[in-house]
Amino acid sequence: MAITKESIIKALSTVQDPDLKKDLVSLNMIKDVSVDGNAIHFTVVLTTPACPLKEMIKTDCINAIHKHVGEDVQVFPNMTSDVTSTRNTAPLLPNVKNIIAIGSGKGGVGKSTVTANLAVSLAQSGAKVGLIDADIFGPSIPTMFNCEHEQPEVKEINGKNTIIPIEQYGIKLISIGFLTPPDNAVVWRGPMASSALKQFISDTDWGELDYLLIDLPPGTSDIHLTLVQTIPVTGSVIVTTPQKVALADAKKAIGMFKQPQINVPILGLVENMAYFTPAELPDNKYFIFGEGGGMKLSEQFDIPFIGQMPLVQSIRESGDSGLPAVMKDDVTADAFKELSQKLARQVAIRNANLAETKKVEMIN
Ligand SMILES: Nc1ncnc2c1ncn2[C@@H]1O[C@H](COP(=O)(O)OP(=O)(O)OP(=O)(O)O)[C@@H](O)[C@H]1O
Repeated sequence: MAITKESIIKALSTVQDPDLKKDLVSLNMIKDVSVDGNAIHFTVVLTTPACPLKEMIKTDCINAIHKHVGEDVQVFPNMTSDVTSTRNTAPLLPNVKNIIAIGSGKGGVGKSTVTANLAVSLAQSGAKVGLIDADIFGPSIPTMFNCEHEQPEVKEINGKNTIIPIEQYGIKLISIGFLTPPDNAVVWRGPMASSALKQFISDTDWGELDYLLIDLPPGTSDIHLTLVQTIPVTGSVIVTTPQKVALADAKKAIGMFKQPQINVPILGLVENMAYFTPAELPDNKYFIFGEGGGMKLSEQFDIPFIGQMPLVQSIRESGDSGLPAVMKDDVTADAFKELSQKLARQVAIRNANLAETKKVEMIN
């Protein structure tokens, strides 16, 4: 009996996306079905190129076709992606699909390190990524990307002076560090810092992006309020160490995003410097800053626990040398890659279940 497109679609409608809990056909993830004799071709459009379930979904599709269409057919799924978005009402950055703010509470917990590695890892997966260093008083992104001496061009686009972001490792970057001499401290009042962030959002040529990451300053400040009042933020990520003082500050950051007037979904919690493993004793874990605090916090606030990064000398060295750890070929790189996949997955789940975040109108 001839194989029909209908029989293929029917077979694929038995395959579920485990995160979105619906079948691939209802989710509109199946395209370009074709049959050529005994060979079946179709495209599966995933919600992110960093999809950790890619291989599993591919195998499920092949098995479903063999089960429902025929055991002897050849199946050629073409796995692609189109990052989802809920952003459709904002006049600013219409071509940026997701805006993700990374905050911490306490300083020095590794928020910029995590952000830099997430950005590189998402870009390595094939996503279009931008990064705003919103830590106006302590920018570290230029160092972490080895481009401290770069200066962004300003071009007139549609009659408006527009900043052209610096591109490094495939990521578009902007930081106050590109606009001030490296050794000069930025001594500004809050409104000037807020105005710089607004320019980074609205006067910068971001083009088309799947993910725009925002590395926030520590704490809960003017900058945080400016961000949520300037643009609807898709979601946030909280970075903490397991230390008591860091967890206490992380709680405040969580409280800020959860405030009813702000209401930015929290996509995940990352526990950084979770434990130390010496190179000469790879099976030993020393919980220098305490154990289990990140997991407990995520359970307490019902936030997905998306990663536990060890304290590793090479992560610090990578940050200082401007080559993010995820660009190396080792277990630390794998851990950051897994973290980025978990984040991308949470963005897709959030987009499937929640409406666009509302821009905050006014908080005094
Ligand atoms: N997992 C890790 N292992 C080893 N060193 C790390 C790790 N994470 C971060 N570091 C190092 O800790 C220091 C602080 O990290 P980072 O600048 O990313 O923190 P931060 O939270 O962004 O700080 P702040 O917001 O106060 O500027 C850096 O020297 C960085 O290289």
